[in-house]
Amino acid sequence: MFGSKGKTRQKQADAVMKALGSPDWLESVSVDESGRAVLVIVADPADTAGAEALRMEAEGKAGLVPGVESVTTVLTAERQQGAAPRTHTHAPAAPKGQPKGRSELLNLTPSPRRVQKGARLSDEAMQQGAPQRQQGSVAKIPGISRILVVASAKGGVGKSTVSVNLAAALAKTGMKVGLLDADVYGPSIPTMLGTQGAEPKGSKNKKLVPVEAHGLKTLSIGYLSDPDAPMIWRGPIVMSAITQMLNDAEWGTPEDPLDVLVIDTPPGTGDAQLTIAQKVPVTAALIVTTPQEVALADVRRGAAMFTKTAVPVIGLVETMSYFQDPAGNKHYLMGHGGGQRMADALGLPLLAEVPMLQAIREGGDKGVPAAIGDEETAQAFHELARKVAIGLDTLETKAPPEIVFED
Ligand SMILES: Nc1ncnc2c1ncn2[C@@H]1O[C@H](COP(=O)(O)OP(=O)(O)OP(=O)(O)O)[C@@H](O)[C@H]1O
Repeated sequence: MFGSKGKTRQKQADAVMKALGSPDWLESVSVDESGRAVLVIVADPADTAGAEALRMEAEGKAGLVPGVESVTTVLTAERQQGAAPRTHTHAPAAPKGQPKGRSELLNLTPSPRRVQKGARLSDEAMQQGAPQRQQGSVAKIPGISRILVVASAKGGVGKSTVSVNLAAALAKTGMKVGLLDADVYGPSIPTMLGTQGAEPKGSKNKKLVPVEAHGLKTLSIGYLSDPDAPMIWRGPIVMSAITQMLNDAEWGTPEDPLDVLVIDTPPGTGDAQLTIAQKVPVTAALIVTTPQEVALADVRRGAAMFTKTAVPVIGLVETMSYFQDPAGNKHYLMGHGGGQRMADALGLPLLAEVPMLQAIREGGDKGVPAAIGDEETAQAFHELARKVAIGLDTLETKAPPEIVFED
């Protein structure tokens, strides 16, 4: 059934299962050619701390098995129907058109959402969980299962860096991932992926074929326009460019869709952002911020815009959080805890605190995202990718959470 490589991978999967003692909570293990082990863990959704402990134990032990280069865990609340083999060398096949794998994933965010005592939420933010537009009222794009928009209230906060590295980290888990650079005012994705000058080809069906880089399918206005030609981007032009890149491109097929398309949006809450939130079938949004306090009002405005357009915000990412010196000391150059305070004030989870690292900037400049590697630099993005994947799956299976104030 398997070739010799297949046999080796099966042996490694068996070895991982053995190293973990074949516990009941381990639904399956697979190991791919690159030595990446994927562990599917069944855990009680009510016990997030317990689930986290299982995850850490499993990742620690699996990582010690010879031949295992990296470990990815998927937490699931239910055993899959007919999940027969305890180990396998391929991810379990999903029904056509369905997201891969699991039936219900753990909700790692507390529900209902709680905000700090005394925190003031805008009326719009209070609408979180009571969408005005029915989810799914914008027609889905065939060939794309889920769309995640990455937004920021201000420019230059590291939004594109998070988009690129998150997309690369999601792709590393085996998901089919696309990255659309909708930041028409300053498309930086081609530089960050090392694909400047690429020209997307046309397919037989007269569709754009996304450029492939680092395991991602990607399109950017940067590929379609002369970087030196002055262009005045107005709302309608922006939207038609984005619509074309979304709808008239071969991201995937209905039978073999992208698992997730990450869209790097322009900063702010102007027309372009609003139109994307209204006209694109967005599954969820992620907001990127820096630790500085000043941006709270802006971020609140951004969160409210998504809420108004019934786009759930799955969380905040704080980037350039701290600088770590060679001795391991953390220096909070841009203030400390701003992202957490903002997340608390908005009743949203803070999904990651990405350090300020030379390797992250250099990766962007060189066109090789830091998340591609397995070094410590990549860890923050891998952790973020895990939470985002869980957040997206949770959204598909759970009603939006309710915001409550604590007395
Ligand atoms: N965690 C980080 N560590 C070090 N440098 C970073 C980090 N995040 C971003 N940078 C650097 O900061 C600069 C701005 O980042 P980026 O282009 O991602 O921001 P942006 O919010 O997308 O900007 P724009 O509004 O122009 O689109 C880049 O030079 C990038 O390499």
